[in-house]
Amino acid sequence: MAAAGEPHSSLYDTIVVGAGIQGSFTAYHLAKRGRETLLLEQFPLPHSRGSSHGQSRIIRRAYPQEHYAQMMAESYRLWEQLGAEAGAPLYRQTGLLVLGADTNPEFQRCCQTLVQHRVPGELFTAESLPGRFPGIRPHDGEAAVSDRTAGVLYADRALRTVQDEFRRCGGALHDGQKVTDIKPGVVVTVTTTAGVYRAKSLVITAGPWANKLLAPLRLQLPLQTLRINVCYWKEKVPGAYGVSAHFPCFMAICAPHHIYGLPSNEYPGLMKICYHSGSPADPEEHDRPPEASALPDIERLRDFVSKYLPGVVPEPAVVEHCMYTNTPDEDFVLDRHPEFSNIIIGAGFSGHGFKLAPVVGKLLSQLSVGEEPSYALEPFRIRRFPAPPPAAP
Ligand SMILES: Cc1cc2nc3c(=O)[nH]c(=O)nc-3n(C[C@H](O)[C@H](O)[C@H](O)COP(=O)(O)OP(=O)(O)OC[C@H]3O[C@@H](n4cnc5c(N)ncnc54)[C@H](O)[C@@H]3O)c2cc1C
Ligand SMILES: O=C(O)[C@@H]1CCCCN1
Repeated sequence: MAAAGEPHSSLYDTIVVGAGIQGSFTAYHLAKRGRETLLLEQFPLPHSRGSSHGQSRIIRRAYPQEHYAQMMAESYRLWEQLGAEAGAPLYRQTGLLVLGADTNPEFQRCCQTLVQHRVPGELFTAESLPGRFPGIRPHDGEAAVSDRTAGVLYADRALRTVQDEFRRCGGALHDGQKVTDIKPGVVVTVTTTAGVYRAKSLVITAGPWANKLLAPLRLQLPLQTLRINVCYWKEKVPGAYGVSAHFPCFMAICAPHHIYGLPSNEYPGLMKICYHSGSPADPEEHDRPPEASALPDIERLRDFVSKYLPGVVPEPAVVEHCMYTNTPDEDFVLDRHPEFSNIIIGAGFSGHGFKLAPVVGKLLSQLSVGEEPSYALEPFRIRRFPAPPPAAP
C-alpha cells in the first residue's frame, strides 16, 4: 500500500477527476478496496466554486422516486460508518416535512415510498400541522408528511472527512492541478497543469465542468449549469426555528420548482431557505454578481416566507452561491463513456446528489473495476437522452 498521499506506482488502477463529494467518495471506495487511486482537483482544497461546499445539506428518505428511496437505506448506513471511522458524526437528525397539495401526485408518491419503506413519520392536515409545528402556516387543501429519519448533513465536514479517510487508506490526492487533456486507451493518459499520469481506468466527476472535460472525448451530455442563490433568513425570535427547538427541515412542493428549508443552526438566528432552481451560468462565472433579471427566485422566496413562515423576516439576510448541474429529468448520469468503456462518468446530480454520494461513489467504483453494480442503473444511463442531431456539414 502507498504511503499517505504518495503514489508508488507510475500506473494507477484508477484516476478520479474532481474532488467534490462524488469524486471523493468514489476515490474513497476504491482506496478502501486496495486499488491504487489518484484523485485530481483543479483548485486548492477546500474551495467554494463547485457544488459541494457549505455547511449543510438535507438527508432524507422522502423521495417520490423508488430508486432513490431504495438507495438511501444504504446511504444512511455508509454515512454512519464513515462518521464512526472518523470519530465525528456527519449528520444531525431533525426530521423533514414534505408539504404540498394533498392531491399533488408528487406529494402522494412521497407518501407511498415512505409507507413502502416503513420510514417512521406522520401525516398532517392543514388543520393538524400548526398544532405540532406552530412555525409553519399551511394553506387550505395542503397536507404534510414527515420523514423522521431525515436531517442535516454537515457538508464541509463530510467532504473533508471522506478525503482524509481516502488518504488514510493510501490514496493520493493532488489538488491545485487542473486536468487539461485526456487520452483514451487501454491505459488512459491524463495531463494536468503539473504532470502526466496513467491509469487503467478513469472516473470523471467534474460537477458543472463535466461537459468541458467530455468535449474532447466526443461526448456532450444535456446538462444545464445553474447558479443558485443560497439564502439565509432571520428568525424574529432567535432559535424559534432552530434545531434545539426541534424545527424540522422542510420541502414544499411548489410549481414550477420546490422551496426547501433547514432549521437554523449554521448561522445562529438564520434559517436556510432556498429555491430549487437558479439562473443558467458557466461555472467559471460562479463568483460574478447576479444580474437583476436573475432574482425572481428571491421574489418567490420572499412571498413563500411571508405566507408560510410567520416567525421569519421575509428578506434574505445572507446570500451565498452554489452550482447545480441539471439533467432534463433531474436523474443522475452514472454510466460508462459510450466509446471508451474504461472511462466512467458521474454527472448531472441536479441539486440533490449530496445525500446519495456514498452510494454513487460505490456504484462508480464498481463500474471502474468492471464489477456488477449493486443497483439497476437504467434510470442513470446516457442512452435515455435522445441523440443530439448530427453537426451541420
Ligand atoms: C445550493 C445547493 C443546495 C443543495 N442541497 C442539497 C441537499 O439538501 N441535499 C442533497 O443531497 N444535495 C444537495 N445539493 C446537491 C449536491 O450538493 C450536489 O449534487 C453535489 O455536491 C455534486 O457534487 P459533485 O462532486 O458532482 O460536484 P462538485 O462539488 O462541483 O465537484 C466537482 C469537482 O471537479 C473539479 N473539477 C472540474 N473540472 C476539473 C478539471 N479539469 N481538473 C480537475 N478538477 C476538476 C471541480 O473543481 C470540483 O471540485 C445542493 C446543491 C446546491 C448547489
Ligand atoms: O436534495 C434535497 O434534499 C434538497 C431539497 C429539495 C430540493 C433539492 N435539494
